[in-house]
Amino acid sequence: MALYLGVMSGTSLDGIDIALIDQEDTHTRLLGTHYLPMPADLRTDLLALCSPGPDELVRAALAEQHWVRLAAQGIDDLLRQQRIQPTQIRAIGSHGQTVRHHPAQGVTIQIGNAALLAECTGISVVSDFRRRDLAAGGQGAPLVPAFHQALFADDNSQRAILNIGGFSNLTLIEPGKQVYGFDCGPGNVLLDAWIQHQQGLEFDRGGDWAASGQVQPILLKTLLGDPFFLTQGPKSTGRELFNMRWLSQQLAKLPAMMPEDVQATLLELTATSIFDALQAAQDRTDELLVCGGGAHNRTLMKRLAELLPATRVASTEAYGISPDWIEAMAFAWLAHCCLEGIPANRPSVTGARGPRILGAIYPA
Ligand SMILES: Nc1ncnc2c1ncn2[C@@H]1O[C@H](COP(=O)(O)OP(=O)(O)OP(=O)(O)O)[C@@H](O)[C@H]1O
Ligand SMILES: CC(=O)N[C@H]1[C@@H]2OC[C@@H](O2)[C@@H](O)[C@@H]1O[C@H](C)C(=O)O
Repeated sequence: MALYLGVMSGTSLDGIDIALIDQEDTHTRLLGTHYLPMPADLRTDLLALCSPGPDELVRAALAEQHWVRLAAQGIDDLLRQQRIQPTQIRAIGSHGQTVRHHPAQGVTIQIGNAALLAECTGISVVSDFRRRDLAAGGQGAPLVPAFHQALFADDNSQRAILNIGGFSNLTLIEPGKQVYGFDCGPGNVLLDAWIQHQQGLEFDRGGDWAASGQVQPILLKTLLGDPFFLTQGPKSTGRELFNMRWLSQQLAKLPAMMPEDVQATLLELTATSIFDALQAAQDRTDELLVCGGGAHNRTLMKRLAELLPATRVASTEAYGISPDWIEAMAFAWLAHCCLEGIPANRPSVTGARGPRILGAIYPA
């Protein structure tokens, strides 16, 4: 029995996910989970750090302290609930919070003060997972495809695993072939931004607001005209590209539209960009396994199923793993790979020069 914790704070900034796993050889078992909603003041501070501003270094250092104290409290709560001592945990894999991602410039920044997390928890921490891949010429993202493959590879089926978080990324797993994957565009980030801007709501539950509007083909065509969608992988993206400013610029090119029609079109953008990327990457998809918060968006799931009539489209829940915990589990697994000296990037995915052991270790 080897216990690890994974801590994931994704691009949606909705909260921190913590997963407790038992890694036995190549088998990963989820033992417990804990979710910490992001406090509004921390969310504001982290979001502000995602674009240029004054005194960024000190603001980042202060924000990451706040983030670590919250994560450490969550870890303590989870371990108490599971009646497990910190000394029983081999390591925490902590993704931290991405505040910038410019792979073409060799820059990706995840804040999350691993030294302080080790100090607060008394547990070894592995963090800084992306920069070694970037140093080797890769995108530094997505990293989860190797874990998707470990969880879901099937000898008899051509599968694709789709994460719909703030951004969406695909992993293609075909029997006898190298795993392939890439970011395919905005997942929930624009849907969240638009409903926040229009209605002050955090997200469009079930995609109900989007379902009340009409897709506007001219807007969809304009949005899909962004060069990101036309580029083949390896590729990764983030808030640097797809954000409220980008959306406002696209909307400004066109006549005014009803807000619900914009939301409907943004949902169609998410679905279509995934569909197009999947069609280009896989000749046949038997099963599409969906994870991330977008798996709860009924309207989006229905649309994906309509676009892919020959594919079984289902949440990973149907395969025994809740869609909400796969990324946190992945970072626990990545900590295991680091400690065991197992390369965890996939050059076929990130474009790195070769396999690399990912992460930096902060001993307990
Ligand atoms: N019931 C629901 N209906 C519609 N959307 C939902 C629902 N539940 C969650 N979401 C969406 O999922 C998002 C959170 O997804 P998730 O936690 O996978 O993102 P993340 O981990 O921050 O992203 P990333 O994978 O990009 O790092 C929310 O912001 C929301 O848009
Ligand atoms: C730089 C960064 O944080 N990228 C995230 C983001 O969220 C989804 C997508 O964009 C993916 O590329 C990645 O996260 C997951 C965990 C990954 O690395 O696989």
